[in-house]
Parts: sequence; C-alpha cells; structure tokens
Amino acid sequence: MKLTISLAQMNVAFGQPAENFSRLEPFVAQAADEHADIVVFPEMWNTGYDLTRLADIADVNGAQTQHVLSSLAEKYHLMIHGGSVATERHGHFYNTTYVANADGQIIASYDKVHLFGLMHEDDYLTSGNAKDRFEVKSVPATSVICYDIRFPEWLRTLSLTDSRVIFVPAEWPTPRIAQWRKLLAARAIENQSYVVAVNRVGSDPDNHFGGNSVVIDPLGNEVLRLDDQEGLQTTTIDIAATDKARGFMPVFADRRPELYQ
Ligand SMILES: NC(=O)CCC(=O)C(=O)O
Repeated sequence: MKLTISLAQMNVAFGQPAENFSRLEPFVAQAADEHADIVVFPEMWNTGYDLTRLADIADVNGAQTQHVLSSLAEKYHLMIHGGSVATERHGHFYNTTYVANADGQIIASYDKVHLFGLMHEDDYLTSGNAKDRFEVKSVPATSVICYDIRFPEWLRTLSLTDSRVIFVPAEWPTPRIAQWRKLLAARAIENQSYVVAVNRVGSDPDNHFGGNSVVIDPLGNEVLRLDDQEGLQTTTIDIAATDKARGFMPVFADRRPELYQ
C-alpha cells in the first residue's frame, strides 16, 4: 500500500486563532493539487504557546477545529491530520489532535501525554492518558505530540498495536533541531515504522522554531525533509517497507518484556 503525504510546515500567529484558522485552506488546496491522501499540520497552530490567555483563546470542546477540518477534508476530499490545537474541555486545557477522513468525519483524537515543562505546559495544561488509532487508506496509524518523542516507552506501547505510521506534530525550537532529527530517526528504527513529523516555523516571544519537518522510513532514512521556511511538500511512501524491516530483523518477537519492569 502506498500513501501520499503532504507536510504543511506553517507559521503560527501568536495568540491569534482567527488568523491561524484562515491560513489552513491554502495548504489543504495545495495538498489536494499534489494528490495527497493526507495533509499534516504542526502542534498548537491555533494559539501557539500563548498559554496565559488560554481561557480566552483555546477552542472550546475543539468545536471550531473539528468543524473546519471536517469542512476542508470534505471539500478537497483528502484526509487531514490536524496537527494539534489548544482545547478547553470541562474547565481544563489540553493540547489535542484531531484527524478528519476524506468524507469529513473526525475519526481520531489524542491529548498530549507528556507535558513540556520548559515551555510551561505543565503549569497550564492537563495531560492526556490514552492512545489514538486510525487508518489512512486502511494503513493503521497513531499520533504523538512533540515532547512525547523523548519517551521511547510510550512510542513502543503505540507500536505494539498494529500501527505502521506515527504522526508527530511539533513546535520544536531551532537550538534543538539536531536532537529532533536524531530522536525521530531512532523512534522510526526501533519501532520499524514510518515517522511523519511536522514542525512549525517562525517565532513567538520566547522561541524560534526550526521547521525541518520530515518523513522517515523504518530504517531511519529521511525520505523527505523540509528546510526552515514556511511551505508544503509532498512525498509517497510504501508501507511494504515496514513488513520488510520487521521480516528481516524480528525486533518485536525478540523482546523480553518480562525484564522490562
Ligand atoms: N512543544 C514541545 O513539546 C517542545 C519539545 C522540545 O522542544 C524538546 O526539546 O523536547
């Protein structure tokens, strides 16, 4: 099975959801022009890390995000991995993904599990405690968000399901881009999975964000990597490469989980 994937490496207007929502459609339209099966957005693209103002700007119940993603997916008839957005649910704030299928239905959602203290997420957000699972043209896939990639045990847990593609929206600062690339490659190799990771570009009051959105194959090779400028690029991956990697080196069968406590 082949999947054509577009990476929407967008800039984010700090604390301006209306402006950010207006930026989505051109990316989706370009992805559709490039015959993508799915287009992927970065982390917290509705608000950026304007965490002190979440009470005013977070998306209540994710309603606006779900409506916009559904409408665009149906209009352009492609799947959208909506990166993540700041949401408010029952008086708590979350960093939340939504995935829309090509018919415009929301088929998956995930709340960031590991909150990033260096950017004060733990002061404002509530962590998630569950995995997601969805299919892209019948290929099983799952999501994590940014700092989650530093927790190999979490991505292993996800990969012990039938997942073959791990989607990673991010707001990853420029000074640690070398770590971003190494961590993503390691997660792809050890889990014998594709990793599709989309980072934002531009700046907020505290950080500059380094792009380098990337698709990595199950052997750790970069299939596609963007630079540090805003833009969308598209590539096609062959999921058979995950079977080949798993067949050649039986990492999953060779695990010793009884020793891992
Ligand atoms: N938004 C994030 O989770 C950033 C994570 C990060 O920068 C890191 O080094 O980890």
